[in-house]
Amino acid sequence: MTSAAEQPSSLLHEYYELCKPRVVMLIVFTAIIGMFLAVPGLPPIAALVWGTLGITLQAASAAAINQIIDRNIDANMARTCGRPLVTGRLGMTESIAFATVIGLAGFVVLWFLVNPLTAVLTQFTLVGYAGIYTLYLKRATPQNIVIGGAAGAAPPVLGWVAATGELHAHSLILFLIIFIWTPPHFWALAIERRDEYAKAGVPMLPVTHGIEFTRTQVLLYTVLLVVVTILPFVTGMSGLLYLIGALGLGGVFLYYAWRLKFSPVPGLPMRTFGYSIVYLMGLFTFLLVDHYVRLF
Ligand code: HEM
Ligand SMILES: CC(C)=CCC/C(C)=C/CC/C(C)=C/COP(=O)(O)OP(=O)(O)O
Repeated sequence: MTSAAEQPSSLLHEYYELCKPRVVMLIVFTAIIGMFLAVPGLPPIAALVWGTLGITLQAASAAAINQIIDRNIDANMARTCGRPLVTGRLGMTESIAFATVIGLAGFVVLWFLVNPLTAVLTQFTLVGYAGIYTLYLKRATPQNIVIGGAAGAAPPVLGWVAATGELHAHSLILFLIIFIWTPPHFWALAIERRDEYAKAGVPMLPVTHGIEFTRTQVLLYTVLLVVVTILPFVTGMSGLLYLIGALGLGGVFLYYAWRLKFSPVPGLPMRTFGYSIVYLMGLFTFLLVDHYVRLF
């Protein structure tokens, strides 16, 4: 009799989990919106299909490499100890082979079916996250996620370049928004998980500088985020509908961050973290809807 771990459907699920599917989905969502914002009408179908596939494969490969490198850290935290490389449901050899194959496939798809610039920039992003952030920054400095956030912020730029073949200043505004969003997104979670990070020896901000200091940083970055999200409007990239949406979503984020600093209650850090995800989805949805409302 085969054990549950050996059944093909359950094995497939382990590979799926190795790719951090929910994070990758939001990352790819921002890349797709980058494609739509890059052009007045609809993006070229090849960029949309192959660009999405290539960026998804490379992001999933980056996430798998992160789990391969971090398996010992992941084993020490309740949140991550159920991951396939920790439980042993996937071995190192097949995980490395899987990450390599999908990463290479993503690069080839982008190079030949989209354009070489997208392939190269996406590959830099993969190295930025899986190499620079995971191998070095995460273990080295509490500013790890601020610097590493550059990799997570790149996908709208990648989508934009996939659709047009060139880097445009407007796409850098989208980069800036996710870059500034990352610290409140992550540090809200890290406040809740401080003890786990301390136990695993990872120098996240609440471990090195304390929870009170981290709450202040979450609030300051959220203020900066609201300011930065006005840029698409003032540069003429987006219209009034976007501005109203951005300020509404930003107001709620500020309310969370303010309470986290000045009247924290148990559970609030995780609710703030959860809202950060809703916020980014909402903001990018407003960017997209506004783009087409202005067009027609
Ligand atoms: C350096 C940058 C980032 C760091 C350190 C970070 C950290 C994290 C961590 C630790 C979690 C896990 C929460 C849990 O297991 O409960 C998480 C979840 C998540 N992150 Fe991030 N994140 C970053 C960037 C991003 C970016 C750029 C996106 C998308 C644009 C994103 C989207 C998400 C989503 C959707 C989840 C929820 C996943 C789930 O429900 O399993 N993150 N993030
Ligand atoms: C297009 C492309 C190549 C994109 C790659 C960018 C990418 C996959 C970013 C993911 C960001 C993220 C989940 C960071 C958390 O890592 P962590 O190790 O701190 O979190 P963990 O403890 O949950 O593993």
